[in-house]
Amino acid sequence: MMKNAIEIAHLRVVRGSREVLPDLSVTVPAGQVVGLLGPSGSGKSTLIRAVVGVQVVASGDLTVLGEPAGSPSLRRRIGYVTQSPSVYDDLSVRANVRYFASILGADASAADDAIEAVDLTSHADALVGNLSGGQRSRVSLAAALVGDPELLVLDEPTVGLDPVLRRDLWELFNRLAAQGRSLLVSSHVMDEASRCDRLLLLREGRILADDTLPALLARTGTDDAEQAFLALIDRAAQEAR
Ligand SMILES: Nc1ncnc2c1ncn2[C@@H]1O[C@H](COP(=O)(O)OP(=O)(O)OP(=O)(O)O)[C@@H](O)[C@H]1O
Repeated sequence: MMKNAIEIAHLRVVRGSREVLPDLSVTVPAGQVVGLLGPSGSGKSTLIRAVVGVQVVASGDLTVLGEPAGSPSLRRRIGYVTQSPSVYDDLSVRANVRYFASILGADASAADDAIEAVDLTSHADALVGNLSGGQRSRVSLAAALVGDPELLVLDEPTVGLDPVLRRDLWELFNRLAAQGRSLLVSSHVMDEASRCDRLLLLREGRILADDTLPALLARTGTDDAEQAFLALIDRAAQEAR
């Protein structure tokens, strides 16, 4: 297995007139769940878009699964779930996931397995348009899982989900990593940090920390990720003075 799923050096992204990522360098190890945490507008989606190759970048090097980000050969190796569900409202859950399976050359049983993995088997025949927001985002996740990707890139997959479903999804992410897959999962909910093998704390387009949660807590003398994040911001402000 390769050591790093993602390697980024001096990534610069400008959106409109805003320099969203001024100069970002980071490595995401393979086979782990890496949490990309940061407040709204910190650049999480922009970084994720750059990794999956749908963001115009001004400069920098991005290597994903050993290939330049955006390479056509990466399409089948990466499962990407955006913040807004990208499935068809007028099709059932099963028809949606089977459709994505057929595009990826996977069979119907892979679709059923993916639906089971996101705990939607009991809704497999329901039209996606009739599902709740959380259920719809799980259909998108099933569609991303169906091709058995090596890397899953998930933009805020647990937004709007109740605590039980959030826990179940994080257990699924941890299981997928245990099977050797790599996951980059963004969230603005700091308590999801405890579910991640590693954390990237992003603020205003810059990496504030790249560490495990225990190391981060030890380094900042805090009890949870939110406090650690605030301590790091205070420390950076003091250093800037
Ligand atoms: N199309 C765009 N044109 C100009 N600026 C943009 C565009 N899209 C995003 N931005 C800006 O880029 C910055 C980072 O946005 P991004 O969506 O990456 O943040 P985020 O951390 O994912 O936030 P959220 O958690 O709210 O989704 C924000 O300041 C945003 O206003």
